[in-house]
Amino acid sequence: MDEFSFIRSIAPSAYQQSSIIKGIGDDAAVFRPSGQDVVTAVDTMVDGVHFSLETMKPYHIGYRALAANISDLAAMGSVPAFYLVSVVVPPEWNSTGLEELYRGMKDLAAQYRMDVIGGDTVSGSELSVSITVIGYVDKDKGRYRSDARAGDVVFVTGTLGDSRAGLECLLKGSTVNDEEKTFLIHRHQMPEPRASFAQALAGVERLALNDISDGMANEANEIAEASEVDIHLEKEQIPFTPTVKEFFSDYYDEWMLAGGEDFELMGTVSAEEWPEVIKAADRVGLKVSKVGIVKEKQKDNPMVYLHEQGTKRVVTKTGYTHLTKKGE
Ligand SMILES: Nc1ncnc2c1ncn2[C@@H]1O[C@H](COP(=O)(O)OP(=O)(O)O)[C@@H](O)[C@H]1O
Ligand SMILES: Cc1ncc(C[n+]2csc(CCOP(=O)(O)OP(=O)(O)O)c2C)c(N)n1
Ligand SMILES: [Mg+2]
Ligand SMILES: [Mg+2]
Ligand SMILES: [Mg+2]
Repeated sequence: MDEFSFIRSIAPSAYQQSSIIKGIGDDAAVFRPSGQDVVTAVDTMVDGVHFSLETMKPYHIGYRALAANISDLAAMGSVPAFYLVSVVVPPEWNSTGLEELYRGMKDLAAQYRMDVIGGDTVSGSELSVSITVIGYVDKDKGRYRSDARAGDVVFVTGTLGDSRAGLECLLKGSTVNDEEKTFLIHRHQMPEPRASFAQALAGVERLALNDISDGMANEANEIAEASEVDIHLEKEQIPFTPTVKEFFSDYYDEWMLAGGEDFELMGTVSAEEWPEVIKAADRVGLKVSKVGIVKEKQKDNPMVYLHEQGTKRVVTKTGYTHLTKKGE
């Protein structure tokens, strides 16, 4: 299949979003938002960095690349609407692989009534998938990292460290029993972005939100920096999956804080509105845990601390940092 027949094969025959005016097939797509704010983000997945042949099938690569992007839309409080896909395809990839990759995206997109409205197909040496997403949020209702205030409750959804444990099972194998292993691998390959929870929070007046792509240590620091506050986390309150602690006892606390790729949401909200967050989580059947509090900044720089049985340590940005070279 050549480039043009491939594009024809993925172009939707009908679009879900009523704001679409021109989809795939012209120089660019056109849509007309109706008075809401438009939210957009792009994230890229590259062979050897975000996945390898041992960790992902083509279906998962597509699914996960879109999930990571929807997660960013959720972290802004927005409703997903469109996506555009740019793929670099190595010569050894056959059309079945590419079809599978698109099927992964399509299955997830269908859950959110998202339309693919454009992209680019290029041959190159390494598989790379870059997805741009577009969503809508009510005017001035975007959820920013800069909206944390002293006195806020810090919360996270779901459990942390599962994706990293799933990656470990895929790369090194483990003695985890089959059922639990399948769960952890699923969490790595097909994460569920928390978009419906983010939407269920629409009634909350003020909320800082960030999604956990690089690990809570990193995301907490991003909120602290953007809001110029200190964040105090309680180690005992951070939610994890018991199997991860049981089978990876030497690593589970590091993975909880810095494993990344769980695509859960982390946020802060006033103590008064915290019950609203619990109710929203209940409505969508998601677990939400209070993991700490926000305080006034005590030093020149905003800080994140982890408290554990009376001890307190500084939590630095430990996420996955690109562009660093050996020795830096
Ligand atoms: N190469 C780039 N050019 C322009 N903006 C970028 C680039 N890389 C990252 N950004 C911007 O920097 C901010 C942080 O990006 P990133 O750390 O990737 O966020 P996230 O972890 O939520 O995906 C975002 O506003 C993103 O759009
Ligand atoms: C084969 C393989 N090795 C390592 C990882 C771990 N990993 C790769 S990128 C990343 C962090 C998130 O990626 P990034 O590109 O920083 O996403 P963003 O913060 O832009 O959302 C992690 C934990 C992986 N998923 N697969
Ligand atoms: Mg990014
Ligand atoms: Mg993000
Ligand atoms: Mg990152």
